[in-house]
Amino acid sequence: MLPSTDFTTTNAFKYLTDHYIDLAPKSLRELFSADPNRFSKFSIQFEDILLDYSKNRIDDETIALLIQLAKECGVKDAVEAMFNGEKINATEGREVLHTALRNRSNTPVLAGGKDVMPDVNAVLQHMKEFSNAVISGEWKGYTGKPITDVVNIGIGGSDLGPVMVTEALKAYKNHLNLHFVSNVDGTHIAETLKTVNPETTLFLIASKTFTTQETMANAHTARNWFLESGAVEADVAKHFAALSTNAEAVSKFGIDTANMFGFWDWVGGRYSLWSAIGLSIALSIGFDNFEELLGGAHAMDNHFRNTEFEQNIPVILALIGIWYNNFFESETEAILPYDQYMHRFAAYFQQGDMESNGKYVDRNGKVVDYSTGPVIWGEPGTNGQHAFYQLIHQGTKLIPCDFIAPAQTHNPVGEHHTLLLSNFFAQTEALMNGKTEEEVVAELKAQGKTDDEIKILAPFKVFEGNRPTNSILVKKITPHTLGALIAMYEHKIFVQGIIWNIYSFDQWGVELGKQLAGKILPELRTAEDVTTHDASTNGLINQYKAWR
Ligand SMILES: O=P(O)(O)OC[C@H]1O[C@H](O)[C@H](O)[C@@H](O)[C@@H]1O
Repeated sequence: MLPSTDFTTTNAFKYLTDHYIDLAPKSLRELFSADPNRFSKFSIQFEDILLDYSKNRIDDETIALLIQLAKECGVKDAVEAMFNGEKINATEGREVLHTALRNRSNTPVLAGGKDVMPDVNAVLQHMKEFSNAVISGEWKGYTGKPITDVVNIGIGGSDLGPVMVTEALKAYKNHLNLHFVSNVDGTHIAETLKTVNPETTLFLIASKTFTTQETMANAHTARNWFLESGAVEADVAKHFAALSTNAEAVSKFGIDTANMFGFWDWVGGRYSLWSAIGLSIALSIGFDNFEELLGGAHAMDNHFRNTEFEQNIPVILALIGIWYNNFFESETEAILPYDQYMHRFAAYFQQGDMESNGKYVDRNGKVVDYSTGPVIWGEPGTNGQHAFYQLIHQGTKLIPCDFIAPAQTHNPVGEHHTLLLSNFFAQTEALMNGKTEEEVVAELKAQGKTDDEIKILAPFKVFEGNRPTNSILVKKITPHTLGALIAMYEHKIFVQGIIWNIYSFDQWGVELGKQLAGKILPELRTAEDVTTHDASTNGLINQYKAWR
């Protein structure tokens, strides 16, 4: 199974600890002037993706030692274990095979001794036929009209991926209007239902388990709304489809299993956009483009599986993240796409990364004494520049950032894209070089400030710089490239989880809140004061009862 080395006991970790003491005082400015080959050395191009990681606080030795760390931690074997369908999600007793969902080579992938590819292909074929029928208008609603609106009802992994991808690929969108309802807050479904017509709306109930409270509540509300519009039970089949692993619960809900698109327990929720959960994507951009997305991810899978660590984009990204997380003690990472279409990309990887690697117990069941998964956050540039970049530039925290931008835009409006990209290039340069006191003084002098004024103002205008970034420049955000970018981050998260010796594919940490909400719910249904909780929870519940 997976190796379970405590990475802090490896030789590489020991060497990295010493190396950190030498390297940390060096500035990126110094590192660049000491090595004219930094860009060619510390950049990797794969297809239409260029990763420049030269603006990181690393040198040749750092990378060599980090790669040694990956080797000592058995990353290579772990990668094979995942692709070969070993049950690496040990706490749930499951394989981790989202890579099989996009295995365009069609070579057999075994789970429990059985090739999963025939089932994967059968669901893809069903998705193709269904999405083609809905898009072409051949699929009709209960009054004979074609579908105009698709409402995906799901949450977490059954929402974030489809939302992110349909937004990121909006340039490829057809005439169907896509809506996503996730929150159990009635406002979400109510506001959505106000905008759609029951005769022409298709609901996709997206839930791996088909038991998630939020999704079931929204699905029932949608079904009641549909039936109240004059439709009858038999019409549900024309307007409701289910994306799930749980056929029994789907038919109990009243959805014909002919309208069910299945997947399997070896697909983690946050890795499921490649499965039937991606049906809203196929409906939005057409099945051919959905296949292109799968193809891009498959190409990245092959790169990840077959490339030496030195040239392996996900491995390098993972190791750099570990360098900051465990040596520089940085706590967060920002993902900053300079592409408005990618505005949900960071939100998507909040679940992808934090639900995967937010763990304090290692694979031996022991509490770790080192830091694991970072806090992930971010917004598109340039909006972020006018909001939180102040802290990245002049705050007291080290925040490694990934800057992502396409060279070509889908919307060549005037000079907009050139303006956008000038900011993309400027920010990483500014974060690296900063602005010295001498530069500030010279600038203020040139503006005609007096010596006294300069003395007062100068400290506030100095930028320390030395703030690390990755630049990920892509040719264009196409379905293929987006697929590759998503898979790139998935594999980065995987490598980090292996090195931190944690289980990246379970999510027990979300259970306690669900359990307690289940206990509190019946208490909220009565009028009596509660006394069964701590003073704070009792006080809050009782005030809620007084005000509602
Ligand atoms: O797809 P579902 O079974 O409805 O699950 C939806 C989501 O809820 C769970 O609580 C998990 O935290 C997520 O990983 C999952 O994606």
